[in-house]
Amino acid sequence: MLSIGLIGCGTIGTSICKAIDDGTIEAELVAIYDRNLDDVDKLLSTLERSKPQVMEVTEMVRNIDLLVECASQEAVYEIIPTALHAHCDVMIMSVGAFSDEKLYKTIRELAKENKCKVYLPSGAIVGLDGLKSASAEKIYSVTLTTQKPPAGLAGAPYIIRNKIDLDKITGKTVIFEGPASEAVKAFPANVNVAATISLTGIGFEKTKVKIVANPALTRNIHEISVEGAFGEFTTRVENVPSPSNPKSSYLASLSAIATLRKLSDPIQTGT
Ligand SMILES: NC(=O)C1=CN([C@@H]2O[C@H](COP(=O)(O)OP(=O)(O)OC[C@H]3O[C@@H](n4cnc5c(N)ncnc54)[C@H](O)[C@@H]3O)[C@@H](O)[C@H]2O)C=CC1
Ligand SMILES: O=C([O-])CC(=O)C(=O)O
Repeated sequence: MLSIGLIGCGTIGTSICKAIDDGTIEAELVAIYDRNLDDVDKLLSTLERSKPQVMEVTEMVRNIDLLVECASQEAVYEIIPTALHAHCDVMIMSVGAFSDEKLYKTIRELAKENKCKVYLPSGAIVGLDGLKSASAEKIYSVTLTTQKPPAGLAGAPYIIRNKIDLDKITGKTVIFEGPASEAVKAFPANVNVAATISLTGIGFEKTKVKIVANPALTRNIHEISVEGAFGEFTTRVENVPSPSNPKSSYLASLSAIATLRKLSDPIQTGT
């Protein structure tokens, strides 16, 4: 059975661990870690059958087949190279880290050299399958429009830097427009999906991102429009925010769970 280690015991991490614990994912949860020990304890208290050990990444990678990152973009720098050197496959949620081309190239090379896989789930968006198919031919444009309730954008470096008072926003307001390369740095906990789209489609500079704060919303909405030699499509998802972290949509947790379930399934649907 697949042995899993997990870094980041927050919203997504807890959903994944519970899914392993109740048998939804066929795997053994061997180890977990978080820089915040309260989050580790909280997660452990939700598990009924699994008894993962708490260990740091250097020890963890000696005991597992696959490392799951659901922590932060900086954690990708800290842990993924170590896991690949130790021949572990990895699944990454904080995909925005890959706007750093040097990091992306390093991880790609390390994965090749060590014969490892790097899994990047679709996360909170729908339509990655269509974009992947379309990218076998010419793609002309890709645009992501993300709308969140203002509270879902709180704490983003762009909001802090520009002193945007989210409490004062009373109507639908465009907060940011620019390339995905800038969006994932300006909103590292809000539009990792822009990175996944960029890597699948036409890259970080050509992928356009618009971020809208909308106080009328209770859900996180992501719309993707793609034009290419295949024709064009638009997808739209209205995501329920996770109760423990309104920045992250519940679909992101489900997507991580689905990716791990797929690993033990002989039938693989979708492109
Ligand atoms: N790819 C996608 O579609 C999506 C990606 N995300 C990203 O996934 C990641 C996890 O999201 P959530 O579970 O909602 O966040 P969360 O804030 O609920 O939990 C993150 C946990 O990771 C821990 N952590 C952060 N940096 C760490 C480090 N360097 N070392 C050890 N522990 C660390 C924190 O203490 C916290 O317990 C975030 O980076 C988030 O932006 C979130 C939603 C969608
Ligand atoms: O969960 C979402 O709606 C998207 C998100 O936070 C991200 O891509 O980082």
